[in-house]
Amino acid sequence: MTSTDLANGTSLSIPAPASPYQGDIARYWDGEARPVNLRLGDVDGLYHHHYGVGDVDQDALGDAADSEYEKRLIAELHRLESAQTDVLLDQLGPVGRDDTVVDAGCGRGGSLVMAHQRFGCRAEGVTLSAKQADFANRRARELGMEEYVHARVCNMLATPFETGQAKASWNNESSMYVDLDDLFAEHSRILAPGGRYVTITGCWNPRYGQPSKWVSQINAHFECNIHSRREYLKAMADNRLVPQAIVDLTDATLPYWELRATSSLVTGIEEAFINSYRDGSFQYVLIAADRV
Ligand SMILES: C[S@@+](CC[C@H](N)C(=O)[O-])C[C@H]1O[C@@H](n2cnc3c(N)ncnc32)[C@H](O)[C@@H]1O
Ligand SMILES: CC(C)=CCC/C(C)=C/COP(=O)(O)OP(=O)(O)O
Ligand SMILES: [Mg+2]
Repeated sequence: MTSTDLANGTSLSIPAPASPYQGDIARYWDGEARPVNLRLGDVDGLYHHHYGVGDVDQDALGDAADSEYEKRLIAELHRLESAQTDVLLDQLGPVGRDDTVVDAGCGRGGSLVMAHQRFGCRAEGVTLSAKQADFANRRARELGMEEYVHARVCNMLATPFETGQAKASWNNESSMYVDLDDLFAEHSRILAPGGRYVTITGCWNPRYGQPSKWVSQINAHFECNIHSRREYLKAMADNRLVPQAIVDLTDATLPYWELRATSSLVTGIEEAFINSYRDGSFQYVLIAADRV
């Protein structure tokens, strides 16, 4: 156990990282404060660490010469990121008020809040970052949702949830930080039989041959390890997760990236996403699977 100081002046005991790599990832997200994430979250208080899907609303963007254009562009990028969460939640199946859902790698908790708003359910998140868990729990308190929405510092490969406790669980752009066999073994354990697992992820395309230079650049940028589409399907099959829907969202996410590349909030990774999606070496996919 180590301790970390929280924004409210208290101190929180957090488990030691399971590996040196997880320690690096915890530090990475503890130190993350990119305007492209905070400025977008400030639009309506939902803070995401994932990308967007859907067509850009050109009418909402309006005239690029207008002094308010950048503000509207930020709102539009944020709308597309929240639309991505809606696409994921659409696949969770019937979730009731008494159910628990689990967000593995919950970031600042935007998806947890949206899940509770949609289903009225309990939404439990895990992240390696104490700063992110603190942020998510503070937002939950501000929204009066603390009874239902909760984030904790915890390795998604070894969670405290009971066997069969979750009606649904997901990874939203967080599965590239872990071994997929270990990950799906844990989801399979915590999901109730008949429960639903969903991931939205970037994966390299086996038809390209090997990870392209753009995929390698994304890995280096985020200190992650992007898996291939084939690895997802194999690891699910090995862990009682039977795919019910596989949706290629690559075309749906490109407008987000093309718009983001024109904004003042660029981070330098836009070209790698755009080029790898265009050359077919990288795909943005949703996979929804039943726990059988
Ligand atoms: C790109 S962010 C995605 C956050 C969130 N799913 C969202 O859509 O906003 C990746 C998240 O995965 C978490 N993560 C990475 N490895 C993890 C692990 N082994 N256990 C728990 N969380 C992990 C990070 O702490 C971070 O919150
Ligand atoms: C699809 C893939 C491969 C995702 C990698 C994981 C990741 C870092 C997602 C976005 O986080 P973020 O919202 O913090 O990133 P950014 O600052 O670029 O918006
Ligand atoms: Mg972002």
